[in-house]
Amino acid sequence: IFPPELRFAFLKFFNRIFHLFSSYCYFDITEIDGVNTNELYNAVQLYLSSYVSIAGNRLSLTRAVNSSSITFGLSNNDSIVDTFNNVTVLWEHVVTQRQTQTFAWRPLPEEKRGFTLRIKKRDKALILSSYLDYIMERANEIRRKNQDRLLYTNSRGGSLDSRGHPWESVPFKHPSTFETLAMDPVKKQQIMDDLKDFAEGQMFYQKTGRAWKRGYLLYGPPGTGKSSMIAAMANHLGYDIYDLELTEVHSNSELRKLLMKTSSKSIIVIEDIDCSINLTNRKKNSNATTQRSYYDMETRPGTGSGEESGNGGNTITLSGLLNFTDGLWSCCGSERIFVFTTNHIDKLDPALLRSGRMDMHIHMSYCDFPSLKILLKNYLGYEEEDVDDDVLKEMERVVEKAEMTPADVSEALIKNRRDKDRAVRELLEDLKSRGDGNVKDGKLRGQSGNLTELEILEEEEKRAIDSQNEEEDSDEEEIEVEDNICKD
Ligand SMILES: Nc1ncnc2c1ncn2[C@@H]1O[C@H](COP(=O)(O)OP(=O)(O)OP(=O)(O)O)[C@@H](O)[C@H]1O
Ligand SMILES: [Mg+2]
Repeated sequence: IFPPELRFAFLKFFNRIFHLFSSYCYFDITEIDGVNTNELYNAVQLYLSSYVSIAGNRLSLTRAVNSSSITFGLSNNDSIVDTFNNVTVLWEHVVTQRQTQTFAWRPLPEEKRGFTLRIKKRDKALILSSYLDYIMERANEIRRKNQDRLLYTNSRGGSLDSRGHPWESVPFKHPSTFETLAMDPVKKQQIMDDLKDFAEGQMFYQKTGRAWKRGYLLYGPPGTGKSSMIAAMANHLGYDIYDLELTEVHSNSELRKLLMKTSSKSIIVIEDIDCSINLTNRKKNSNATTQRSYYDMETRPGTGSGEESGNGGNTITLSGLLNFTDGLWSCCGSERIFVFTTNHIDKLDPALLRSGRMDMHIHMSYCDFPSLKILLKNYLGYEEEDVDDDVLKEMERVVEKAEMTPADVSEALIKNRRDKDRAVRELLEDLKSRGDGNVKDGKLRGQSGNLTELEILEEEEKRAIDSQNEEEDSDEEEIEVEDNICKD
């Protein structure tokens, strides 16, 4: 009999009266808040999962593909009591069907999920200040402790999933650690210290007014452990990895969106940066931007997306990439590590190398003697004293000349791992023959010229940085040519 408006008004009124006299207040924590995923929802879910397993009567169990752990969760529309500082609260998991699929720019999940927290009004102050912080902290702890590290990729090519994520994730299970990583122990320690300082450096970054992020450039021949190093970093710090496939990113603004959707405490990786980004596209449709070098675009962040207006935004530029790593957007969120890898540092654009951009340049080189010892220990379980002294000396003499990568050495050791003596013997032979071959070919630059390989690489790096300064003075045309991170 009543018109719907009136009915609605009545309901609202009674609701108000009810809440006025009720001694409880309620907080809704919905899974999706507008378009963004609500971090608190995930935290509550994780927090309750750690403890619901003991207290709940009806639970939902989930196990993600490839994951090693089972997660407990509150069943739909079930509730559970929790106590915090002698205050009792009630959590309810509310799941409702989404009624109509209203027009949205992306499909929303069919179910609307959320937690409702019920607390006594008089406890409100306590809960809001400390309980929620406590939950966030516990959730992070749990995530880091018993959940697998996640490896994210953007292989979907820019499309979003139903929860609005451009990233797809799988549990990250790479077993590489700093202990198993074969490289110069001194350098290794330096890197570990650097990572430690970074992870504990919140105050420092705050004080110095720097964004809390750090960049590493790993360079060296294939098979020298660049990818293994990244895995070791992630395992060491307990961070997730975002493996950014640049070829799947179509524009600078898409790149920015991807960045915005990464979480704190993560490593953002671009592998083989010299190959994965080819900025020649930009030259093709550069009508709109011909007269602009990336240097001026870079200094004017507002124009960073200028090239997208060109044609449907099908380009990603060096300036976009640089903005990604250290423009204003790079510090949405915090505690991020950027790692770029390349096989050819000399092919990189100087703008990427100049100081302050990538904080640490790490050269991963051919297997040297300390690395060899680590590999012997990894694969054969041999300590130094387990190997015959003469053999060891001989290995030390030839290993650098052989220019074998740790991957080559690993392969040789795996092949004969059942017969350890034979493994060592064959490895030595292999090292010797390769060493002799290299010397004969005059391949070893240390002998033909006066520089060792490392010095040459350092030279190259220095030259690349120097040349940037000259380029800044040169005319537009030259910069256009340089506007390609993958110089041929
Ligand atoms: N420094 C190292 N310490 C231990 N193992 C190594 C090392 N380098 C290479 N390996 C072994 O060789 C394999 C290949 O190494 P990895 O993928 O890390 O090389 P990469 O430098 O990333 O090569 P690419 O440049 O081709 O990507 C790994 O599975 C690892 O077992
Ligand atoms: Mg690799």
